Amino acid sequence: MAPLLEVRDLACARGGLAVLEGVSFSLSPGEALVLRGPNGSGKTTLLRTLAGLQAPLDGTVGMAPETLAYGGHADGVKPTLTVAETLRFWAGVFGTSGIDDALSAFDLSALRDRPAQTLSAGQRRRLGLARLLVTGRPVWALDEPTVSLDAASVALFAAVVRAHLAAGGAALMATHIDLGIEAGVLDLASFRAVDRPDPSGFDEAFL
Ligand SMILES: Nc1ncnc2c1ncn2[C@@H]1O[C@H](COP(=O)(O)OP(=O)(O)OP(=O)(O)O)[C@@H](O)[C@H]1O
Repeated sequence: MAPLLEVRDLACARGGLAVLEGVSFSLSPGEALVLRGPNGSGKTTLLRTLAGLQAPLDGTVGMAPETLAYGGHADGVKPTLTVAETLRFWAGVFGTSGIDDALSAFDLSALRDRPAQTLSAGQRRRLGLARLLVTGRPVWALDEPTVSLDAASVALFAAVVRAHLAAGGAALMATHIDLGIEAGVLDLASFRAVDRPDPSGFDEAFL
């Protein structure tokens, strides 16, 4: 099956310094890949590069237009919009319709009329993740998606990812927890850029 995402010899920088080099992998429909590596190894940097938030230093990212949905550390939730308004807004941005599946998948139906600013951290994170379901995008690139989630919500999220994979989607996730999903592992420690300074180094404090 043709891959949805094909990354070849990618090199990425953060703060003007090379962080990763020689990163290659592909993701086909139904596949999940977990990004591992110690703090500062470049997981966020790689995801931001794939999301188009920063240009690669080198290498290629092959995917069809409108393939990737990015979920970063921030939930991207406007405090004054309700849960339903938030999802309708994102559905409009991505040109999809219908938010009920997203609400029920993340157990948000009872909270649909609550302004996001009144949600708990875990509820807000569930709303941020529910946004993925209204993007209609096949590849999800997620940075620590389970932060603030309790065990029940982690299970909801894992079920959503499993269904997404079963429907022909793919997922690339930086996570330290075991989601119980069959996934490959890409350890970024192996792709550390040669001229990268020690992350504990003094200079980096000023970047
Ligand atoms: N805004 C920034 N400006 C300069 N350097 C940065 C910036 N953000 C991150 N870095 C540096 O870039 C390198 C890669 O950071 P990145 O956030 O991609 O790592 P990570 O693997 O996601 O880490 P973590 O597990 O702690 O989230 C680190 O050395 C980090 O200190």
